[in-house]
Amino acid sequence: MRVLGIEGTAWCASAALYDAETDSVLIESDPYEPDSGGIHPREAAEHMSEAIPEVVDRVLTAAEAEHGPDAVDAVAFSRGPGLGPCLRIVGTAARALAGTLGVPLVGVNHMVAHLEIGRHRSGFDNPVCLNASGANAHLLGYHDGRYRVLGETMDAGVGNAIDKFTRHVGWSHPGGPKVESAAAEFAETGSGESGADSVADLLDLPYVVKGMDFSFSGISSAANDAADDGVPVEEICFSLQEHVFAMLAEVSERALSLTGADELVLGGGVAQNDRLREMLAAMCEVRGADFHAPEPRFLRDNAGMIAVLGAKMAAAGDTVEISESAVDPSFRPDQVPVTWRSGESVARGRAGGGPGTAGRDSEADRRGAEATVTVEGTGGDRRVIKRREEKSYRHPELDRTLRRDRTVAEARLTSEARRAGVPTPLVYDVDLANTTLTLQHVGERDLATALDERRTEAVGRHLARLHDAGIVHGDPTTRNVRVSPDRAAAARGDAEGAETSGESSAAPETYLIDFGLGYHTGHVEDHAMDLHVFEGSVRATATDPEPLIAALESGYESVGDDEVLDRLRDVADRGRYR
Ligand SMILES: C[C@@H](O)[C@H](NC(=O)OP(=O)(O)OC[C@H]1O[C@@H](n2cnc3c(N)ncnc32)[C@H](O)[C@@H]1O)C(=O)O
Ligand SMILES: Nc1ncnc2c1ncn2[C@@H]1O[C@H](COP(=O)(O)OP(=O)(O)OP(=O)(O)O)[C@@H](O)[C@H]1O
Ligand SMILES: [Fe+2]
Repeated sequence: MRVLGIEGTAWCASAALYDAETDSVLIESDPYEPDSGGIHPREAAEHMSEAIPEVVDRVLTAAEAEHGPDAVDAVAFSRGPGLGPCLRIVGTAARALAGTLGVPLVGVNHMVAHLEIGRHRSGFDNPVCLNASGANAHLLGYHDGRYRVLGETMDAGVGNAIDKFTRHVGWSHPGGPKVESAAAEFAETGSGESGADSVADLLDLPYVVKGMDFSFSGISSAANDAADDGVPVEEICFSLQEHVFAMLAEVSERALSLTGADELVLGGGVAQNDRLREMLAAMCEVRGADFHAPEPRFLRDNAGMIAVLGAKMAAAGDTVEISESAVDPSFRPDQVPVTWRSGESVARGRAGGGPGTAGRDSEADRRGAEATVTVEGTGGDRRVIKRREEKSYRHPELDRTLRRDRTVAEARLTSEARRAGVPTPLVYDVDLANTTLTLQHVGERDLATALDERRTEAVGRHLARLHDAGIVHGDPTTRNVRVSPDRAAAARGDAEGAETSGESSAAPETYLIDFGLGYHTGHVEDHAMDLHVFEGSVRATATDPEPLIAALESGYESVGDDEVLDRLRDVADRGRYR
């Protein structure tokens, strides 16, 4: 099969021919380069209306010269997300071409194409995908017929966050490559010390990770302020990259840890950055995961990725009638039914006690995303030694600060939460020099391996109590809740657990752990975000998440503030794919 793909969501007018038999891709692109500032939607659309017919014509001419008049079996186009005026031009061109050639039309989600091209080129079976593009930044994992959003930016896309700074200092669009070369220059020369091992100095910029979600708005503003204060621009570029890419590497590691996946693919325009690729490769190497980033021509916006996914969709019969083929500027990747692949969830055997959970849940040493955990002692005296490991991928200064601050936060908040009536482990010892905590061993397994409604309801109550005390957890996932087998309830054959029926006679059975990302706040938004993070981790792993989430919310409602649940809907509905 041969598919002609058309891309034009924002800046890159592109057409491509993918030949599935030979696995070859011909790409013809014509970028829009704004004279000043960022991308102007009207100018971009004008560019598309001129450039799309030209690139399509070049590809079609080459295809017909080689394969004759029946060279193309289907036409695929980017249906969204992107700028409406640009998308409409692409849609119109694709419909007209499919009609003229008398072949089916395939509507492709641009973000899923950024993911699938990496899966295709790497040959990986079931990777987690980090899309690092201009307008977006998110982690995707396949689960139950969809690509689920495991984590995403809470505000700007990663490229836009970088470009916002370069616009501020008067550099032309796109800023990403210029930041990369300025940062590389500073990395060579910017150390206060000399010597082969010296590392360039780092500015202190905001680093915001909440579970697998993250935010760039603070860091863009702080970088702009630093420039206004006269900090050399190369130095800001270096620190900006070190912070932003460390955040992306950290959330990617969390996603690998949560799902148990051992493959990561990278996509999107920012993925052309060597420093980002280096960090992700280093992170994966330490974890024993495989990492792949396709060649640059498949990373920046391009029609090759649209044609490749288009061919997979067409082969699965996933074509679209012209009357149904309207574009969608806010098309989310998790709206796409994944018709072209089958198989296992990315969270293989990690949820609901499926295969593989028994081994994982044995009480041997284990490595979370941040720390290694060793269990010492036996029976009721078991202790957990939790050491936050050095992360070789990130700048040593940032690494030290994060590990130290999180160890302090975890020790404090674990105890404060306990005093607020939330079951947490006792903290026996804090060794800051080694960023190590000694904690009471609690529960028998992670909630991820024993998800049920009664337990998510308990998590709802615990989070409400925590929030009421002015604390957020910061990373409430199904791996950061420990649970005990509910023997009392099983014996009674009764749905109510020991926790609610007999607090005094039975130990609580649902504990919150891992408060390293927690902090004090009374803001409704922060509280809602905590619930959002937990719901995301349930959705990423559970086969039937809705009843579990309903139970969480009803648990929360029984103790906490209704306003938080209202805000949660806003957080969930906020469309970030524009
Ligand atoms: C919806 C669609 O239109 C949008 N496309 C898009 O953002 O173009 P893409 O080619 O994936 O990414 C462009 C971004 O990638 C950044 N970029 C390019 N080369 C870079 C580099 N070497 N280092 C850092 N950023 C880089 C640019 O600064 C720009 O912000 C998207 O995928 O979100
Ligand atoms: N106090 C404890 N009692 C029993 N088990 C624990 C305790 N603390 C940690 N564990 C086990 O170790 C695992 C990793 O611990 P933790 O979540 O604190 O580390 P982490 O590296 O921060 O993990 P992540 O960032 O992936 O959530 C937990 O999922 C849990 O299985
Ligand atoms: Fe893109």
